[in-house]
Amino acid sequence: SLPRAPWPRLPLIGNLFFLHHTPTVASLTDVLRRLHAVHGPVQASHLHRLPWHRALVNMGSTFAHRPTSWYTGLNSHGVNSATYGSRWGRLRRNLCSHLAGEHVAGVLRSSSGRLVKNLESAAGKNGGDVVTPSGTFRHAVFGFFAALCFGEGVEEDKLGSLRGLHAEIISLIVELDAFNLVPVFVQVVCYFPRWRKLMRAQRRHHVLVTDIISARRRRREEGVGCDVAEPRCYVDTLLGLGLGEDEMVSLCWEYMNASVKTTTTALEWIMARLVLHQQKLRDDIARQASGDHTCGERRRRPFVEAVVLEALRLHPPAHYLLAHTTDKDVTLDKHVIPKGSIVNFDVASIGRDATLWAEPSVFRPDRFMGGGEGFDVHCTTGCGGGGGPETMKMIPFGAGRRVCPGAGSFVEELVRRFKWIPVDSKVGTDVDMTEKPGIITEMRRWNPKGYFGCTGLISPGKK
Ligand code: HEM
Repeated sequence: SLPRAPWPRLPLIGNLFFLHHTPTVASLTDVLRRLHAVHGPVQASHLHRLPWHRALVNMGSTFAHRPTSWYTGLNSHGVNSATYGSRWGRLRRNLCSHLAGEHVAGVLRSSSGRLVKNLESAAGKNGGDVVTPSGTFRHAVFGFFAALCFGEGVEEDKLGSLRGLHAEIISLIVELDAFNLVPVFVQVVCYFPRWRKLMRAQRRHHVLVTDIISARRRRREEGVGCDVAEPRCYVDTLLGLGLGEDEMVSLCWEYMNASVKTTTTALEWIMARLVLHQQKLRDDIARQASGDHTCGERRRRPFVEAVVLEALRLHPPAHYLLAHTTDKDVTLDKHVIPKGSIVNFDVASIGRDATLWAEPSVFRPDRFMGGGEGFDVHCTTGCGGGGGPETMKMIPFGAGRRVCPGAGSFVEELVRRFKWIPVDSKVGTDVDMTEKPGIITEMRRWNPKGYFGCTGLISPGKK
């Protein structure tokens, strides 16, 4: 009763290996899409089993487990790798309450202030008003999450080193991603030098982060600011939980790793799409500001929110969730999923499903406005839009027990507050919206040039 699987399946090697010339995690996306076209939406292979997305909610606790891996590196003590149980619950509640704290808006304000200044100075250096914002923009997102994680006031050089180490470790992990698809002896022989490099980079990361945590601990002990009474940054909340050093470093790694690339990628897709809808956006912001935001009985959804949702539907940064597993054999529709199978969900295909969305490949924010098939759809449950309580229409952040704790608020908040409104007709010329597959699916090239206003509405024709 297993779903159909591609042939052949060899012990140790599996079968996905044969479906692509370079077996990397990035190439899995292509492979799985081809399998989807041939075998339908539920597929079994030696490596992956893809059951209906309904499993995430209706059988939430059964599918909330994570598979164990022989090597988890810096993720070993994170929320995402924690076994579904009391430790996971405690860490997740701590993260959620930190992210829901009022201080987040304050940090966002100061980060956006810095971003505006940096953009202005970049424009000044250019001798004109045209800014290529991608570098400044990535720097701002990293700075924002670093301030939330470690508190404001960490020295710039330490943050610079941390950013460099994150980039180095991630690129080594991506280079090593074939680890998942080849037998252990091949991994050891072929990848040993890179493996050693990774170990060294992780050690440097450990030293740097423990140094930042120690400074924060001393601050707390000395009672500087009001941090003892009211924890402000993530590290403060972790210090309050009495965790060990390795656990704290791992949780900080997870925080920065889970937030920066996903948010930056989502924002790049949003900004690239947003430029095409500038006039409507300006009109809508003006209407909202003048208080004319009612549509019948309901409050009208701001157009900027519709742009964000449409970008997340069509361009979810993660095309698959993190791997899930089950704690018992389960029957899902006509299929039996054996206990311990690795289960994943094809996020991108759900958002592009032609049975749920009219012309799914067209970017049309209006579908999230009144009367559209996406009206009322919520991006953390995937439901709404007249699809019935069990129809998930998009799950860019996952759904159910393991739904992303950083979902929703950040992207929407960042877009709302930054009000990045390019007002130059050249914007878009340096943007290539084909996808660059990977663990996070980025745009092939995001390098728009134009005027970017970050504070409030920019009227047409004005910088
Ligand atoms: C646009 C931004 C983001 C996107 C698209 C995104 C997407 C996702 C997805 C798809 C998952 C997997 C859910 C599953 O396996 O079922 C996830 C999990 C997770 N995300 Fe995010 N995420 C974003 C931002 C953030 C931020 C800002 C944070 C925290 C600061 C965060 C922390 C986490 C954590 C800790 C998990 C694991 C949750 C668990 O296992 O219980 N994410 N995210």
